[in-house]
Amino acid sequence: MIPVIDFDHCRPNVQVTDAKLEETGKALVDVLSSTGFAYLTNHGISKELIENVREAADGIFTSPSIEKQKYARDPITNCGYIGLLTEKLDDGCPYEYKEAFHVASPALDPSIGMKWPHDLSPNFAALSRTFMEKCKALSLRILELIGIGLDLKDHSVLVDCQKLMHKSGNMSGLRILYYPSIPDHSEDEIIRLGEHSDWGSITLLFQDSVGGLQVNIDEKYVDAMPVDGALLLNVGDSLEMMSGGRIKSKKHRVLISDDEKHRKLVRRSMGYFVHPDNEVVMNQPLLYKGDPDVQEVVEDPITSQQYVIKKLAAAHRSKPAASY
Ligand SMILES: O=C(O)CCC(=O)C(=O)O
Ligand SMILES: [Fe+2]
Repeated sequence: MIPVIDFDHCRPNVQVTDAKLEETGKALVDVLSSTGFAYLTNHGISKELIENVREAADGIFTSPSIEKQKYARDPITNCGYIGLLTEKLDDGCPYEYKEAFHVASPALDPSIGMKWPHDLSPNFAALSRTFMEKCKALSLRILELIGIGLDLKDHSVLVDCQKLMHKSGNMSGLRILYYPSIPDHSEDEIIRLGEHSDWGSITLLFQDSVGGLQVNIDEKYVDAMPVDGALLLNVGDSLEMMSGGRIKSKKHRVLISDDEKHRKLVRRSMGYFVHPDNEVVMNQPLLYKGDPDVQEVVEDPITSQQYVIKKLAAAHRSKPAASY
């Protein structure tokens, strides 16, 4: 149901022919404008690095709660630890049984930085930096290909909207999710992650082998099981808006199965969330200025930063906080 795209000849830093770029760009756009999700194989980020980041993050999550709270998420930078039951992506569900650790772009900007949990996991900072650099390069290549696939006059326009990734002025980042095993006799309504669509332009998702993710395609939820060696790429709200609705941001969620054995498994996933620079106005289909086929410019322009701040405030049931 979710198509697979082979990225072998399009990896960053690889010489690619124009014909291959065109072919893969068109394939990507075809998929992302219907299902909104695609598995990418041969993406060039090694299994070993992915596993090392995951294990380093486990070092944080398996530490005592009081230790983790020393690194509680800073609402201004959006970096740090998010404890069990403190965040909900779907306001309609009573609990989302998960913890998370977020490294947003300001963490990598030397002028701001973040409090890294070196004492809980000594290798986490270096590994996550390396991983984020790889994810950034791959994301920019994907955005370039989407520009080609959409047949934009200027193929690099999407890439240009994300010039400040890993600097203050952009909210892209790595979010590591840790879903603990489900306690016995837990309430029925408990789920791992509520229904939502992602907020940015694209997301690269690296799941472990446990499963549970479901994607809403044509009004029906389908399983998005992990595929060995593949990452899951999906479109977020910003890119849907910027493309005037041509590429789709689809809802998804993570459920808990009824199977006792499965409920006892810890699940981990890592998402690299790409956002346009803070000042980019998203709800004008800026990629298509002047194209009569594209829906009207929306009233009340909203910038990437305003959108993220609003969503974060809702997820944390807090007042909107300024951000870098
Ligand atoms: O845990 C997963 O597989 C999905 C995570 C996700 O959708 C998100 O964090 O936005
Ligand atoms: Fe998501």
